[in-house]
Amino acid sequence: MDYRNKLVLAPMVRVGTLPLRLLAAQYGADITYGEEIIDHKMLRCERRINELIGSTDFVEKGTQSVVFRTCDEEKDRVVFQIGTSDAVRALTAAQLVCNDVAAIDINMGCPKSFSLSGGMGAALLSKPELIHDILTTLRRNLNTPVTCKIRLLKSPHDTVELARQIEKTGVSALAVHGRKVPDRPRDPAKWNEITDVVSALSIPVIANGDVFEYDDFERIKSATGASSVMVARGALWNASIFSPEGKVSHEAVKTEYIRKCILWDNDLKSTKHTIKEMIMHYSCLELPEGKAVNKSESMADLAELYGQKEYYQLVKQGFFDACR
Ligand SMILES: Cc1cc2nc3c(=O)[nH]c(=O)nc-3n(C[C@H](O)[C@H](O)[C@H](O)COP(=O)(O)O)c2cc1C
Repeated sequence: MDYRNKLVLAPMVRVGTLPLRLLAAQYGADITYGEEIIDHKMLRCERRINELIGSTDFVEKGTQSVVFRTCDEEKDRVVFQIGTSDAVRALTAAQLVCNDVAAIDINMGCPKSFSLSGGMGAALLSKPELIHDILTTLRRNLNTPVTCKIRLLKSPHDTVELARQIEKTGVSALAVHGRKVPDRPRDPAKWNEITDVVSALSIPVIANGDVFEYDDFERIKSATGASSVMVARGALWNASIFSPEGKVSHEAVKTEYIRKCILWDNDLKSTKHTIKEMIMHYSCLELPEGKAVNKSESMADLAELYGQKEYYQLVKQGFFDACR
């Protein structure tokens, strides 16, 4: 996969499932990351082809719980992100999915206590030997490109040193979120510290942090020198941020998102969570739309709420081709 000059949908837990990835791609995203999936969870899964809807699913054995769903349409651009603290577990999880995705990424930036206490996410940033072990194990044993995503370290010098060590493992690209571990999302991303990494490496660096408008893609590129840019919240709030023609209305994006959730039988909890995040950014959950989403108990309820009852029925009757 080529990582230069790309617009990238960031990994987002509970949000970055197939419908949002396809939506972002429809509007212009070149590469779309899935939500982080913990290696332990993936190891409990088996691969199943879902003939009915045309997806490839990784389902927790003995259950109907879909942990990761993908489809042929996104095979050349979807990145599977793993949360891990162990090279062998990461490799086993990656081997299960690597023929169905474009690349494997390791999350080295999550600051949540769940990740840190399990030695995953940002906990890896202080363990360069473990980083080396995980990345070289994946690189040696997979034909799929391997990347990772980090946060900034305490000093620019430390970040650059770590980035250089990561580059030596042979990864195809490095995504850098321009915040430090204690920083909160409202703290401004430090684009200048991403610049230091870009200057020090030869592999593509994907710059991430505080891109909210299409014009920000150019701004962060010229500020950092990175040719590829990753966006999380800006895409969650309006996935058409990737469109060079400008954003389409928030209402249109929500409706299109719901249609994709219906078509791909997205998990109801994830659908409700994502649509609530979209609503909360522009409005509030106490207004009628938010209350109705909260109350909805099925995809049929959401379909009705967003004026997609007929579409829902067509999908349920199996007219998938007509609905795509
Ligand atoms: C809802 C949400 C979920 C996230 N989940 C992940 C994740 O699974 N893996 C990861 O590496 N980063 C995750 N992040 C961090 C983003 O990928 C990104 O690095 C961060 O939000 C900064 O980008 P932004 O300023 O464009 O939002 C998440 C962020 C948000 C808002």
